[in-house]
Amino acid sequence: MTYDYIIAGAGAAGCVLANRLSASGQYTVLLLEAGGKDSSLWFKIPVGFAKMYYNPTFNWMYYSQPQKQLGNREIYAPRGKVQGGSGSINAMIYVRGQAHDFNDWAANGNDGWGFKDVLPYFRKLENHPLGDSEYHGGSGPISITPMAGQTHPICDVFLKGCDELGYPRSDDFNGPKFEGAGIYDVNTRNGQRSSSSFAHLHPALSRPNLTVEHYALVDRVLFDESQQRATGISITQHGVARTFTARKEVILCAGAVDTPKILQLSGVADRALLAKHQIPVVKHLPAVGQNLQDHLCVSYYYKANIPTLNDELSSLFGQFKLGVKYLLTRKGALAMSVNQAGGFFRGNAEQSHPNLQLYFNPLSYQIPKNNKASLKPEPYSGFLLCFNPCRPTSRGHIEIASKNPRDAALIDPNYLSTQKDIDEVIQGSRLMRKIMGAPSLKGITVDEVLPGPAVETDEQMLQYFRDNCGSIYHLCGSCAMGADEQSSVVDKRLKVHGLDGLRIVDASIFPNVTSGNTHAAVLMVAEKGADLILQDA
Ligand SMILES: Cc1cc2nc3c(=O)[nH]c(=O)nc-3n(C[C@H](O)[C@H](O)[C@H](O)COP(=O)(O)OP(=O)(O)OC[C@H]3O[C@@H](n4cnc5c(N)ncnc54)[C@H](O)[C@@H]3O)c2cc1C
Repeated sequence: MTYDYIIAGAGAAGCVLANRLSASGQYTVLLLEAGGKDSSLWFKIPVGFAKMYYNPTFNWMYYSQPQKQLGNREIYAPRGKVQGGSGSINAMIYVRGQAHDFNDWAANGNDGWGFKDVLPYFRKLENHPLGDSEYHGGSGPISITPMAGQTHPICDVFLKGCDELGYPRSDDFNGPKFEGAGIYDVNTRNGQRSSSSFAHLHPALSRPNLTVEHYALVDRVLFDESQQRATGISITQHGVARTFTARKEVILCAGAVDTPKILQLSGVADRALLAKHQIPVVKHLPAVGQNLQDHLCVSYYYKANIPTLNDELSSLFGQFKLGVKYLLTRKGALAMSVNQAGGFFRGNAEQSHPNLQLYFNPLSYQIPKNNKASLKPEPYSGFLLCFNPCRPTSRGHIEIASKNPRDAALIDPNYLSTQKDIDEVIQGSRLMRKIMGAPSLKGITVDEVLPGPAVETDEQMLQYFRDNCGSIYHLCGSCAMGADEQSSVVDKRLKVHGLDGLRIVDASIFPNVTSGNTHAAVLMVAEKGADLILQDA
């Protein structure tokens, strides 16, 4: 079968592309997804996040390689294995990042990707309740809901505490003022997840020129005899091998773990890695799988002397009340993310930009180590405060484990491997204690459950982080965009260096991780990527 465009991976980015490339009716588009459809109600209801966290049907449930700096722990790396990808199972916090994140992308040899260049795409993709303005869009497919005014009352205590310490307030992290404490926006519409699958793909499904194949595991990209042009793709579907031909382009959208894996299986990677697995070299491209980045976070747990969301969620009556409220009004805790308040702070006066992101959750839960267990609130009135450094400098890599496409890739984020990243852990830990010392927050706190008062020195705080931190699921950068073939994989038009007919459009192209949550930036990359592809059509 032949199509104009073949898209590998119906994730956050892939669904945007499928819509944009098929919209004119001029081109035939094939979208290939290893997972199934997002028909379950749990994809719609925001609280469904907890149901998908350890669900092997819809989640690849990857783990990192043992991390040296984290006591050799293997860090959980969930990834969506379903239409909508990780965007169907994520926590929906909607933050674009700081202007300098994208200006750094541009400075890496990528003209056209500075903040002023990408802002129009951020505006295009969103439907913001305030309508069109300098910073927002009022008619895009992805609906944005500010949670301000709807959050649990304990979030106001957090904001007041930050005020007492003189921290700035941000009314909109996606507006002109990024720095400060505030309430997050989420990508929901009427209390339901607004993923790129729901907002872009579902409305496009009736187009005769768009075909979607589920349970289609992409094995590799196929090339012509000259080995310079991608001509198609091979997949395995229900145990059967199939191939598809692309008249114009193959576009990889399998995400930061699986896009480099597909390239490596296809012979586009460092020649030494290919030799190790006896894969013929199509193109020696040493940066494939390198430059992997992520955000690493840790939670501090508190017992409160006032009710928190734990009280409602841990009683059947409380759950019933929340359920009824959600059904009748599409509002309340079930309509929101558990990450409600937080913000962006400077760890010390020397920082030129906010370098720490905080989350204040009106409930507390431990992530169970046993992945058969479910996420449950702690059995007391509790809340948690969590931080992650915004722009860590540790770099890791993705590498195939074998020639078999069904074997998961080896993920080595090489967490906490630079002094800057270690320093920021200490800054973040101190910031948590400082904020919790604000009179308002002290007034509602019975005690710090974890790490607890015995953890006091920098060394102890760092050790607590090493023993307890986890990914906040923002893997990116493993096929970075840049001008240089040695250190990057795609050019500023997202074309794989030195090959025709092959692009990458997903989180793997980030030259550097953004300062906030990554989903918004992935959607922007997909909108801009679609424009670039159509310009070159
Ligand atoms: C649990 C969780 C919580 C998160 N919370 C937030 C949040 O609150 N806010 C935020 O901004 N970001 C969040 N993120 C991150 C965000 O969702 C991702 O950055 C974003 O979805 C990445 O988009 P992508 O298109 O690069 O990859 P994905 O969305 O992961 O899509 C990749 C797709 O490719 C498919 N695929 C992979 N391999 C193959 C193959 N070989 N053949 C065919 N298909 C394949 C996958 O099944 C998937 O559908 C979270 C992520 C997770 C996992």
